[in-house]
Amino acid sequence: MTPIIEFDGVSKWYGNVIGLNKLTLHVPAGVTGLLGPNGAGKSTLLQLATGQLRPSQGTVRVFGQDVWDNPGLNHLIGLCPEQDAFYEWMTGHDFVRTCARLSGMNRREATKAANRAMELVGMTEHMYRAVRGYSKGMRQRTKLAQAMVHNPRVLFLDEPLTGTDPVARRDLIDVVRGLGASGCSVVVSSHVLHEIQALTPRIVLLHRGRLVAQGHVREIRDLIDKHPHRIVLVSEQYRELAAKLATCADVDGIKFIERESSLLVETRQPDAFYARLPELAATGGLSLREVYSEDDNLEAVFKYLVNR
Ligand SMILES: Nc1ncnc2c1ncn2[C@@H]1O[C@H](COP(=O)(O)OP(=O)(O)OP(=O)(O)O)[C@@H](O)[C@H]1O
Repeated sequence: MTPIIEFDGVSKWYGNVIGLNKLTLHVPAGVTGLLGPNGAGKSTLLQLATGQLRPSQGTVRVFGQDVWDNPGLNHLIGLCPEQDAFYEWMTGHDFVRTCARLSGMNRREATKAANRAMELVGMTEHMYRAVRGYSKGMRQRTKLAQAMVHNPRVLFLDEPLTGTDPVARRDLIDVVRGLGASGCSVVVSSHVLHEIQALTPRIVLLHRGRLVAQGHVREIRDLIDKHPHRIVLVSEQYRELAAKLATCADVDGIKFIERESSLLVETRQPDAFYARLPELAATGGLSLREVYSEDDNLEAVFKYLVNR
């Protein structure tokens, strides 16, 4: 796929602090999730991609054009920043319409575009109220409306779901997925893995300013398959089970979790291990109450990759 956003050897220093470290990343069309713990460099990346920060080193391009000092790109790009930057006395509609005017629309176009954007994020009912009375969810919805009011082809959303209630969360997820399906390229940052999982399977993992991994969740799973999988076996006879497992070549390690009557088994061949497990238990007359993999969610994938 042709990349829409290209980072090539990009570093960003804030004095002595490094925000991004020699990042090379090519992002294709569709929705991409940018994951990383606090301080990973997500906001730095988004600000570089929208031309708000100048790289200390390397180049950032969108649609093949250098982003820095290129106001011509502004009408193609939208940003929903992490921090609120409202004029609290304005109504949500005024705020979004003003942003549309700043993108070059005339009054009529801007009013129509603001109506449409506020409707899309479910704010029609509240759009003539002052922002100062908005809840966190309403603020996030309004920020998303301002980011997309000028119909950008690339949208950057910095932690758009933070602090939202479940209804706002579901609505915003639907909006983002809809934008991706309609051909807009969307990069969404979050430090909450299940949020990103709900938005897209394509993820980029950042940690301490570096790219840790990228790809489909499945590919990232393949990557971690090179590292031991951690599987928990719950059984009243966990000691007997451990004795049997100790003789298996594909078991790399066993830990007792005494108070839960369970074992934590490490293996590099999880498929073979799972296939053999029922027979192993049956031949010893052992019953297994529960078997689960610690890897079965993105949280574990992330932990593996940042700790390896
Ligand atoms: N304006 C700044 N001045 C100095 N250091 C900064 C500045 N902005 C970011 N940093 C530092 O750069 C690193 C990356 O920060 P950044 O905000 O990009 O990360 P993040 O992944 O968005 O984190 P968070 O989720 O906490 O916003 C951190 O060490 C941060 O302290």
